Amino acid sequence: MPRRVPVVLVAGRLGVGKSTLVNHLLRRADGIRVGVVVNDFGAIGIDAMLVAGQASAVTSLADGCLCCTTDANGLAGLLAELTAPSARLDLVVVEASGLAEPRELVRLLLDAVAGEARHAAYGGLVVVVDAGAEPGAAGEQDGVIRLADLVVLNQVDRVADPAPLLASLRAIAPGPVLPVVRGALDPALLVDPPARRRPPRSGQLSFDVLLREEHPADEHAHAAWESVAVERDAPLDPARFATFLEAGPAGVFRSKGVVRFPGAAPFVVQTVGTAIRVRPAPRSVDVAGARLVFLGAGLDGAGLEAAIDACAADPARPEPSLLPVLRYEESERVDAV
Ligand SMILES: Nc1nc2c(ncn2[C@@H]2O[C@H](COP(=O)(O)OP(=O)(O)OP(=O)(O)O)[C@@H](O)[C@H]2O)c(=O)[nH]1
Repeated sequence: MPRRVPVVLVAGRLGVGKSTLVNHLLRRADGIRVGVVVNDFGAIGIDAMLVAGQASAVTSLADGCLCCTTDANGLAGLLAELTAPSARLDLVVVEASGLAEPRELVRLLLDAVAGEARHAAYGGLVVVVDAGAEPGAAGEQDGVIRLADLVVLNQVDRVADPAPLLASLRAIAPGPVLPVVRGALDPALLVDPPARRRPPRSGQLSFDVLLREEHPADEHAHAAWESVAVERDAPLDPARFATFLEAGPAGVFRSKGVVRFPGAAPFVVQTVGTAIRVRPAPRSVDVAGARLVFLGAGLDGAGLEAAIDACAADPARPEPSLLPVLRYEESERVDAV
């Protein structure tokens, strides 16, 4: 059954370190096959050349700023190709030009996912901010930061104390804010490592392993992120659980798990930022209540447990309506392919 491939948009002002972050993801892919769409601005595809050779598939949109494209067909077609099961990619990263308008790009991506790119899933907006930029420069981006599913505060090595900037970003960002050096974001925060392709233990080294060994410093450079697992034995109420997901728990960037609602078979639930996806669980998966994992930064484990407890189904209502959750059900046509 083909899965949908998450498409993550990486945006941020010129020179904040977007290409550095994309290159880091490619070097650290560790069995995850990453496709990259680079939105070059200008005649020379500098970004494409920088990442070329490291990507599983690099595609350059040579015609300039993506937000100036009059129709979304260019992007939708590209994403359809990159996320087709035959491309065997696990993650697609779209690196926006520093000049592209992220709001417009998110709209283009969502249109593409709803239309031609039927094997793609919207994977969220990652906004990169430069800690070393002039004071106030980050403030100009407040609007974009409010849209971000994940804010990466890059170049923290360039400031003596990143704490004040971190605090001000956390005050406005709806999702987690991760301080990093040289774009060291762990790809596992964006996509699950596939079980099928482990780097070989012996014999010929894979390209991923070679790249990692060339960059041993990266081993310790990952931004700190956490996960919290919550398991419950009793079913959840669909309306309460949908409200919990829609509110976006503090610090959570991704969540995934299996949930049972009264009178129904279990559902697989996934969220990335504000995007919620639900589908019936495979027959092999069974839970009496909920098994959920939350990924992000600054997570409040006790708060998440309490919030899930507050979603418990009311035993007096054996068959509550599933509509609040089914609104987020993925289209069946992908599973039917
Ligand atoms: N000191 C320091 N320099 C960094 C860091 N991350 C990136 N850089 C440098 O900052 C410069 C810009 O990085 P890029 O990754 O090209 O930035 P970008 O956002 O892709 O730039 P545009 O594509 O022009 O928008 C490069 O010289 C990087 O080597 C960091 O964490 N610390």
